[in-house]
Amino acid sequence: MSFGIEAATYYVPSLYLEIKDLAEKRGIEPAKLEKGLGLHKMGFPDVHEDAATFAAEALLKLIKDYKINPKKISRIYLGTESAIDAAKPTASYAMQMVEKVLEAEFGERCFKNCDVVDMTFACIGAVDALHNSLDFVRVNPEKKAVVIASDYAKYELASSGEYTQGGGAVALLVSAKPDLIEIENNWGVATESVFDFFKPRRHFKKEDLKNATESVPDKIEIFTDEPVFDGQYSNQCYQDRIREAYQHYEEVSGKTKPSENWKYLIFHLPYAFHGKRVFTEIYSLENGLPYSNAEEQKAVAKSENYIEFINNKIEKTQRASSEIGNMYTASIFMALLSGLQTSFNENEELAGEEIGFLGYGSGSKSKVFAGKVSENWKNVVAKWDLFENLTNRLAIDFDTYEKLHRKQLEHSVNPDYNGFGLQSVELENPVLKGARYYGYKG
Ligand SMILES: CC(C)(COP(=O)([O-])OP(=O)([O-])OC[C@H]1O[C@@H](n2cnc3c(N)ncnc32)[C@H](O)[C@@H]1OP(=O)([O-])[O-])[C@@H](O)C(=O)NCCC(=O)NCCSC(=O)C[C@@](C)(O)CC(=O)[O-]
Repeated sequence: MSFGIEAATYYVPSLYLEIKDLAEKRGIEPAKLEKGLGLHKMGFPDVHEDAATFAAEALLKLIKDYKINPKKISRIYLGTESAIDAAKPTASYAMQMVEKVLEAEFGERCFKNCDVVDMTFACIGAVDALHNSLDFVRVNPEKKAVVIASDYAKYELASSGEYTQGGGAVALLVSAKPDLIEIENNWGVATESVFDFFKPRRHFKKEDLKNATESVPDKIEIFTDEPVFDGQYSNQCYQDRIREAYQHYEEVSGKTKPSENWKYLIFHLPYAFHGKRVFTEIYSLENGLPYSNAEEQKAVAKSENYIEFINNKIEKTQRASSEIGNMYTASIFMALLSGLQTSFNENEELAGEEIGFLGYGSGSKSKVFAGKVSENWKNVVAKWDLFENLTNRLAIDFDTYEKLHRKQLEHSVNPDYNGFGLQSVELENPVLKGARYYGYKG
């Protein structure tokens, strides 16, 4: 019996900012962002969008496009690091939004017996959800699970992370009928606790707060959606963890030089060119090339053989990232969609090809695993129209972007949007303070 991904889909935020507009306003050479990091556009959520609406959009699209009976979904595991609540899972908001839309066809509470939860480990939370859900269907082959990766990658304005923002969601149907890709049960894992990128409770004193009333305690702790991070250190942690997980994958699978057999290498992409920049180390180790200083590392990156390796195995998987930016947990799955969609558009046959995955989450952990493209893969990909849909987003100017980022806008930039949207947040009723209410415009 084989297990893996039966169907997949995605949702990207409805707005975007041209990266060259950001570069110009911040005094950065556009070529650094476009040619150095591979960035073109940055997906950005409208006022009514957040990680819960992204997840709901992807879940509803998965159910509709692949004609899934929602009552047959045994679990919905959501990987996210942009949770909208520290106790009530974002998955429960997404599930409820979708339930309401499906009510006419499937009756009230179609997810009544569905196991719903969030999983958080920075960008690797959705890989953990997939790993876990594969184990679940292996034990229960008659059941189906949905994995959703949903995030809004937000950094402080004018910080060095600002140009790596983005967002969106990918939803996967996991089952014993892997029409898209069969995932083998060998997992290379590497974990080390580090502070490369994290979202701690930020500490404030009462006197730091404007208009603080009597009832505000002297010291408060709040979560913000902007991380504390050290960019170059995070690159190093990523490189170290994927090397360790890759070596562990070789041990557990008994394979040597697995990347040689992989048609595509699918990375967690914080920005489009990250995978190809960091894989030079593993490539050098595999090919016996010197790699002990910056000069040797540059020589590997610029070598004809490595450039050919990238062009064959990585370039197509980067294309969607260049148009969206970092999607945190969803980035690795969007890289998969990007590679498969490009092959589909170019009439390339992938059935039977092996694909390798290199996931990373700050904090830090990497998982390396592999899968085989199924005979039916084209039927799944035929529903995506990924690159066409990316051209249907609305461009925003820099001023609007800054206002959205600072949460200074009350109304949606696109008031005619279709789909899920935040309608209100309860601010008065003490037993519901902070509750978020969503609606759907069909
Ligand atoms: C991503 C960084 C670190 C980039 O940091 P940076 O300092 O802006 O850029 P850089 O110096 O690392 O790279 C710039 C590249 O552009 C090139 N360049 C320069 N000028 C030009 C030019 N004129 N024409 C052409 N190319 C040019 C330059 O040569 C270089 O390429 P290289 O040669 O090294 O390959 C920063 O934006 C950042 O800190 N971002 C946020 C954190 C991050 O994304 N870290 C990535 C690894 S950690 C991770 O992936 C996890 C994460 C972040 O997703 C979170 C999670 O797990 O939840």
